[in-house]
Amino acid sequence: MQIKSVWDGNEAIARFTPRPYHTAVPGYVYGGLLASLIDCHGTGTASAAAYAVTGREPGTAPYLRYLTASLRVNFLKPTPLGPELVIHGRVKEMAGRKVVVEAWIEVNGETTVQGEVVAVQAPDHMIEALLNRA
Ligand SMILES: CCCCCCCCCCCCCC(=O)SCCNC(=O)CCNC(=O)[C@H](O)C(C)(C)COP(=O)(O)OP(=O)(O)OC[C@H]1O[C@@H](n2cnc3c(N)ncnc32)[C@H](O)[C@@H]1OP(=O)(O)O
Repeated sequence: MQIKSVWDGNEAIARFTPRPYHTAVPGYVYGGLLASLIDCHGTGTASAAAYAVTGREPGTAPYLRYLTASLRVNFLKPTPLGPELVIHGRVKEMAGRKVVVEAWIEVNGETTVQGEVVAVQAPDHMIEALLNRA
């Protein structure tokens, strides 16, 4: 998705403006894209929170990256295509290798999508694969 999740010490925020090819019903954003935004931002939030609790600078080695174990998405209202989407992520629970993140999407100040991501710390061989990707 190429989104940038920014951690403010309490929650993470990302912004994304869907393109016309992200349409399902004309005028509205495709739900699969919205689920992907919750997924990507949820795992990014887990990573940022893990760096924060260990007092480390985000993105530094040894890398703290997360895989999606579970993804739940509720589409509360249709999401209009055109305006920028603001994706929020907040840690609900953190224990061992697992982080549960609640995430939601706002458009024009209204929440249209709400979700939850169970993220589990990625094993070393997958972190290597991420680092070595072209
Ligand atoms: C600085 C910021 C940078 C950000 C960069 C971002 C990079 C982007 C990276 C791109 C990423 C983008 C995202 C993608 O696209 S990731 C791609 C899609 N995801 C996958 O392919 C994951 C496939 N699954 C697995 O590899 C394993 O099953 C995992 C690793 C997930 C867990 O198997 P593992 O054997 O290793 O762990 P464990 O069994 O010891 O469990 C550990 C804990 O987790 C809990 N649990 C497990 N499964 C579930 C479940 N389904 N629901 C609820 N909870 C679950 C479990 O109860 C336990 O909790 P607790 O009992 O201890 O409380």
